[in-house]
Amino acid sequence: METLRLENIDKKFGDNIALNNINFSIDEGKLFTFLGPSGCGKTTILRIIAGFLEPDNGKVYIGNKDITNLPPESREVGMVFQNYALFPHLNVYENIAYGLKVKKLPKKTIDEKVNYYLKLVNLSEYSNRKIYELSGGEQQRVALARSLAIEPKILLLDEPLSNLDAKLRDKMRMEIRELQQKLGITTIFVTHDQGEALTISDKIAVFDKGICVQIGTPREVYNNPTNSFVASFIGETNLFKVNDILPFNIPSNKKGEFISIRPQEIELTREFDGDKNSFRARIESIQFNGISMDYICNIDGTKLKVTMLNTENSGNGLSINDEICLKINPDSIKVID
Ligand SMILES: Nc1ncnc2c1ncn2[C@@H]1O[C@H](COP(=O)(O)OP(=O)(O)OP(=O)(O)O)[C@@H](O)[C@H]1O
Repeated sequence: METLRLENIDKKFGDNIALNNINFSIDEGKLFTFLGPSGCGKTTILRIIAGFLEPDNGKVYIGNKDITNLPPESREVGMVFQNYALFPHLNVYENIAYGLKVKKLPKKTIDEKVNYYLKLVNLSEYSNRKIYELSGGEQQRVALARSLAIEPKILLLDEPLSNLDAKLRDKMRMEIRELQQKLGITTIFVTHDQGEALTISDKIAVFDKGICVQIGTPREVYNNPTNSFVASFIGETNLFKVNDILPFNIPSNKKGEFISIRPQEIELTREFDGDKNSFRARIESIQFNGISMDYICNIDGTKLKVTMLNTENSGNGLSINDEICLKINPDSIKVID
């Protein structure tokens, strides 16, 4: 069942088109990610859903209810901001209780709910702490608990992990996903980090300059990007124009302007095996990435990146300028717009 639906949403700031005809719906209990580069309009859509900003055109529905003109406090939407926006003069307990007090709930109910959500985010011992006495990850959990405590129908998370270091980001990302699934709360998660989007989402909406260019599961957007923007934004790819002179044959059953081949789809071997999909190449550069190795290879002037998992024996002894063989399976050659 769909919980949230946006229909034909447009938003301009002066002459700047921030959002151009945005349409999508989110099924109940799913985690939906907005992915796109800085300035593509992600936060603007969240603000329209939360009611902090009015669209120029279009409608926002929760279930069958048109909420386009409702004030934020009547929308049953909770939002965690990029900088958390916690109240510095209130302690952890009071921060989480804030929205419940605004709703004028009885003191006992507030106490029960605050303690429940404190426990849920593992901060029961911290209820009297001041916000400045908390680490970034702990502040993040308070912000999450504060939004969840009002028991919204939709939870909006605006780049909630951007202030955290890499390790904590991974941990918090897992925690958010587990919590979201446990509570079954319909959630929008905004990020410009493609890796984050691929790991956490049920579905991803990819945005480019105010336009929603693709919606799909992580696997769909990765394996079948609709265009060159999605192909190069999500994961790495070797991108060519169809008109480029290329050593390999382009599948003739699909039309498009670009060719995309993922670096891990290309097989690198030492010996040329004479297969029609194999090409003699030279290694131009090698990069060690820990879990994998990248090889920039040159087939008669066509450069391709090849990625191989860094196992005990892979790539042993390969050096720059080595003559090697690249095998490109025709199925891995995607023709896109
Ligand atoms: N209040 C405003 N007044 C004028 N222009 C705005 C306003 N808010 C956003 N914009 C512009 O609208 C566009 C979309 O901004 P938005 O904040 O939605 O992008 P974003 O994808 O969330 O970016 P980021 O990842 O950097 O947060 C940008 O060009 C931005 O400069």
